[in-house]
Formats: sequence, C-alpha cells, structure tokens
Amino acid sequence: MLEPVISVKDLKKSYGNHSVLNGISFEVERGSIFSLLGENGAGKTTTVHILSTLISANSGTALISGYDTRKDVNDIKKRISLTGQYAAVDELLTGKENLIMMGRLSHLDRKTVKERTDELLHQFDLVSAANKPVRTYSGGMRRRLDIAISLLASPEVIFLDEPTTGLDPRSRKNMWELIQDLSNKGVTIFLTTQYLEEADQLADKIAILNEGKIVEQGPAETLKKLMGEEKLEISFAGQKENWLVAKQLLAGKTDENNLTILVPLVSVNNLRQQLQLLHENGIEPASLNFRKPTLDDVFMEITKNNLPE
Ligand SMILES: Nc1ncnc2c1ncn2[C@@H]1O[C@H](COP(=O)(O)OP(=O)(O)OP(=O)(O)O)[C@@H](O)[C@H]1O
Repeated sequence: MLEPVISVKDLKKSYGNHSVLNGISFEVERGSIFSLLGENGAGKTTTVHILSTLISANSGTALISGYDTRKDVNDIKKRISLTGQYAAVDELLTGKENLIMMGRLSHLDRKTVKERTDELLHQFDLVSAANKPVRTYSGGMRRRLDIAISLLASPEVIFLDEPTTGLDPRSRKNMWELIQDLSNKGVTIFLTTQYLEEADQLADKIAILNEGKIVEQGPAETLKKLMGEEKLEISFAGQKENWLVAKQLLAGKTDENNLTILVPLVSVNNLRQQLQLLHENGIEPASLNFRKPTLDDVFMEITKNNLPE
C-alpha cells in the first residue's frame, strides 16, 4: 500500500472533563476522498482542527505526509488548506479581490496570484460574479469562493468541514461535482459531513464518529451493507384496527405511536405479495413511503452488533 498521506493513531482530546475524542485512529490514502461522518457535536471539527494544527490533541499522533501536527506546524501548513463551515471571505470585496488579497497573504508572487485567480474563477464558475461584492453572492457561491481561496497555494490535502451544510439541494449537488473534480485532479480530500448520502456519494473511505470513537470505518460499499436495505413504510394513520390486523400479516418493524409498519424491500415479488395480502384482507393503507437508511439506522445497526453477548 502507498504511504498514507494522513495517519492518525489513538488521538484523544478533552475540554476540561468533557472528552470529545476518545482515542481515534485512521489512515487516508493519497489522492482519495475520506469522509468523517457524524452527528452534530460528534467531534468532526475538533478532529479537523487538530489535523490542520489549529489546536493540539491531549495524546496520540497525527501525521500529514509524515510530518507531526504537534512539531512540524510550518511544514504542514504549506501542504494543507482548510475551509470552514462559515465562509472566511470579506463581504465588501469582490470575489476576485478576495482571491488576490488571500494570494498575496499566502506570499505567492504577483504573476502566480493573477494566473491562479483567473484559473480558479473559471474552475468554480465565478467568472460572471468575479467583479461583484461577495455580499451579493448566494450561499453556494460563497462556499465555492471559500474553496477557491483555499486552493490558491495548490495544497496536497484539503479539509472541507461540512461543505454542504445549509445549502439547498441544487447547490449541494453542484458542490458534490466540484469535490469530485478536485479529487480527479489528485488532491486528497478530507470531508466531514452529517449526511450519510453525501459520504456515500463521494467518499472512497468512510469513518463513522460517535461519542468520541470511530465506531466503523471502511469503503462505502462495506458500510452500506451495515445500513441494511431500503424499506417501505406502510402507514395506517387513523386506522388502528387495520394496523392491528396488518401487524399479524406482515413481517416488519411496527410502530404503535405512528401506526406504521416498516417492511424491508427484499424483492419486487415479495413486496407485491405483502401488499396483496393486505388487499385480500380488505385493508387499504393510508400511505406508502420509501425510506432510505439514515445515519440513525446505521448507529442502530452498529450498536445492535456491538451489544455484549
Ligand atoms: N473550545 C471548546 N471548548 C469547550 N468545548 C468545546 C470546544 N470546541 C468544541 N467543544 C465541544 O466539543 C464537542 C465536539 O465539537 P465539534 O465542533 O468537534 O463537533 P462537530 O462534530 O464538528 O459538530 P458540528 O457539526 O456541530 O460542528 C461539542 O460538544 C462541543 O461543544
């Protein structure tokens, strides 16, 4: 195997007596997309801040291209870039001015700054907005500019901390394409997200962070198996008696509060049989909804598997 570009071993971090990271370990291959997946407050930003040398861990090691995040801060800063959940751009300047200003602050020479600015405005579809002040930009445009700025110095690794939180579905899809493009160009991407679907779409490898531990990691396909299949939620809202009968007929997870039954989608034939069974018994459900597995389902599955014998 190639030497990993990020290598983390037994990293621990607490704030006072609140333990946020409780010994996490993982490796990220060069040129890949790695996704750290977890709910709000799981410790994703804390991990990103340790890896990008903004804060120190209490113990454990984190190496980037072999450099130690504790000791080799300058070597690491040259190789990485970080974009936050909140765009670090100047609202009053135009997109182009922001890029030029940040290029100068990164000590790039004038010619490089100009070339990179033009390239990035193109790459991030910001040419027509280049001379407009950032305060007139949409959320998606700000996010794109933020990432463009972080790419000025051609980093080896880019940290994208929840790059799509708060974006509308279309901007989210655009951002996914952009991340995929970056990856195709060979940049290693460390992506944090709360969205299972996002990690699934983009990442070569996913690590799930929960209560300070990585509870599972592996390629998206491996984790998919863990999540179980898509399900059909059959609702009997307002029809308690029908729900009671259907409960006896169908194989699925029942919920008495919502009067629903969650049936795994094994095959089309099986689904047809189950619905036929209801029909033969004179029961018409109030509604049918397909449900994709959620992060909650994955956690349920993982904790179920980890229960003591
Ligand atoms: N400087 C700090 N001092 C005290 N507690 C902190 C500090 N920074 C973060 N925390 C706590 O650490 C926990 C993890 O925070 P972190 O921001 O890493 O989570 P996250 O997974 O990135 O979540 P989010 O999606 O909300 O950003 C939270 O409970 C947070 O309140």
